[in-house]
Amino acid sequence: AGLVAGGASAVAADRATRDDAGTTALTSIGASAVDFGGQARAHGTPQAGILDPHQVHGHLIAFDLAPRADRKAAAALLRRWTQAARALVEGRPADREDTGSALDAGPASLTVTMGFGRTFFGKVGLTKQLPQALAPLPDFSSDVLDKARSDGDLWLQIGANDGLVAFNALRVLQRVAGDTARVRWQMTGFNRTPGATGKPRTTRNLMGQIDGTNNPKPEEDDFDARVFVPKGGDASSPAWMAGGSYAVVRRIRMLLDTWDHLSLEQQERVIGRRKSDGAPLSGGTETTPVDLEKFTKDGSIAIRGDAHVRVAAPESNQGAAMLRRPYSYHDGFREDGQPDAGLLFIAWQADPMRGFVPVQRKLDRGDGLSRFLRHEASGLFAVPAAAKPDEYVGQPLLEG
Ligand SMILES: C=CC1=C(C)c2cc3[nH]c(cc4nc(cc5[nH]c(cc1n2)c(C)c5CCC(=O)O)C(CCC(=O)O)=C4C)c(C)c3C=C
Ligand SMILES: [Fe+2]
Repeated sequence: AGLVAGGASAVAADRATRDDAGTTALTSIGASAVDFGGQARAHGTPQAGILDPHQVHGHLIAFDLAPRADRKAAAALLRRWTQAARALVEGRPADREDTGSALDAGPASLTVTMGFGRTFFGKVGLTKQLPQALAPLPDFSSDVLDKARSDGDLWLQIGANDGLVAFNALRVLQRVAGDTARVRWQMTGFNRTPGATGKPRTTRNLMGQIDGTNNPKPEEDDFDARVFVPKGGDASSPAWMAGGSYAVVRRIRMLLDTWDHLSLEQQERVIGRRKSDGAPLSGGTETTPVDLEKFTKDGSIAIRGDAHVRVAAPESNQGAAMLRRPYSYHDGFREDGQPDAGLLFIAWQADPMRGFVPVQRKLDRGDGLSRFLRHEASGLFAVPAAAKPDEYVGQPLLEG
């Protein structure tokens, strides 16, 4: 009986939100739009998709330029991508060939973020503009990288709070690449749906941990210097990258069969935080600063020497920090029965040598979590500032 009553009231509630024409107002999830022109910061205006809240659905896609594609063809492609993205993020079809999987939907917080890989510059005769910060990432001892799913000349990050909107953007942008660029690899990820938890909280990853707590915060004094290239560029970045950022992308598989065998206490010691609420093992709540010097009553160190938060912390890495904005992924099960699942780790920083690289070097040597991870693919992309209203993304590079 309860079910019948619940069903009837749900139908009544649904009717109540419809107007006379039978249309239903979009929820705030569908109606929310993110400005393609980005939001101005101290160092410039970064592209959307870096500072915005995680979306539920994410696609990462890398392209290689076709053999005969030159600088002019690359510029035309960036112009087409920018034009299409501008329509899509406003909830409009990109062009007459838009298949239409996003018809009826609002913008759903769609973002499209565009970047350049190291190999792009030589192919279009722009080696003088190659940032030093795009130097290849070093090899790490725990890497088992699949080259075919790593790197790429061009990279797009697509995020949206609706799966059909996200797919439509992916398809449109792949289609309009035309003969200029071919897909090198593509990965799909997800995050928690807004409203799925009783109160908003930091998302969890597929190991069950609250992940993202100790990210640099936009209101902190050193945030812009850590994440964005300063006005005019710097020693590792030319001026065309001013206001931009570097994305390190790592496909990191989690060895969940092994992980799930650990007790809750063992899992918490590996990270250094409680699983239930993300509070540090040194005490307090999720947002309490981690106390790396704290000892417990029995005289043991509260956060172990190889705990992930200790090894990754800026205090352990001469201040090195990055903004992490990942997606979880699951691509079915492998032949050995293990889930092909983990984290599409995306880290944003002003210079990978002051962000990802020193931290990953340290994690590679001494992180208790690394026993449960496999880094399977890797990429590094220069992501310039947002396009001005009458320009396309990357115009200062391609026409500078
Ligand atoms: C090289 C950088 C990092 C990689 C690779 C990485 C992988 C990775 N991390 C988790 C889970 C958590 N990480 C947490 C914190 C954290 N991680 C990094 C860096 C890398 N992580 C940093 C810099 C920090 C912050 C450290 C600090 O200052 O306290 C946490 C704790 C919660 C939080 O602060 O986000 C978790 C949980 C996984 C599962 C993973 C690979 C799959
Ligand atoms: Fe981490």
